[in-house]
Amino acid sequence: MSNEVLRLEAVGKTYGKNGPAPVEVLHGLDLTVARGEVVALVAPSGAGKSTLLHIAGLLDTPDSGRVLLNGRDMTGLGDKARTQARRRELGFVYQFHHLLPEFTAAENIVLPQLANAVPARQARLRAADLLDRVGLGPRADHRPAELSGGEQQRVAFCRALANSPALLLADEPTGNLDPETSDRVFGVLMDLVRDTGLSALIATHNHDLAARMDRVIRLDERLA
Ligand SMILES: Nc1ncnc2c1ncn2[C@@H]1O[C@H](COP(=O)(O)OP(=O)(O)OP(=O)(O)O)[C@@H](O)[C@H]1O
Repeated sequence: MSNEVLRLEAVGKTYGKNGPAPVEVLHGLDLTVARGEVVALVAPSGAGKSTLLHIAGLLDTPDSGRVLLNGRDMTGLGDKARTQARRRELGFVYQFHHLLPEFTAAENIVLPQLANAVPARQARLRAADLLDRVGLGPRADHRPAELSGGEQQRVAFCRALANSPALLLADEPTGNLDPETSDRVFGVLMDLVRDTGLSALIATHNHDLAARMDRVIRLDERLA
């Protein structure tokens, strides 16, 4: 198994390439995340952070260069294979939780596992274990609207980890919380990532949070 969970090689991306006003966002970008490594991605607004996360998350394709996940070249894979790789190998956390409002916290963590053909009983046990780890065991049967912002985000972390991904991709995972809650909830995320030996690429504007990760990558004119 490759020691690198993610490798971006000379990745380039230009929006509106054939139109009147092309926007070159990424140019010859190289980036790696090693197994068990937690990498901060710090970028000024508009530098291409979301574009990079979409490419790393197999939600978008680069115009040039290669994307390797667990040593496997994802460039040129069809939609079906990409979706499968995304479901099995990647976990996503966004600034807003995007939990399904009509389902409980536990059900929100069970559903992505059922989509991966995990037996229901096993999926429920996994959800209960993850909720315990983030201190939300007693809130398993509550719907998102019955939880605080920080609690909703903790459930979203559990959902991202439900299928034991190789890599967590997070875009401002505590960005919608007040500074004190953000700090605390980010600590919960880091504990969860460390306890499970997960690798992560976490975009943040917060330099204090970035400093708590193993390595900081700055996406600016020098890199992009
Ligand atoms: N579909 C698109 N068509 C044209 N330009 C785009 C498109 N998507 C993004 N861009 C441009 O590409 C650049 C990078 O966008 P991106 O969303 O990756 O930035 P970002 O670093 O995530 O910014 P922010 O932190 O503000 O969300 C921006 O200048 C943006 O306007």
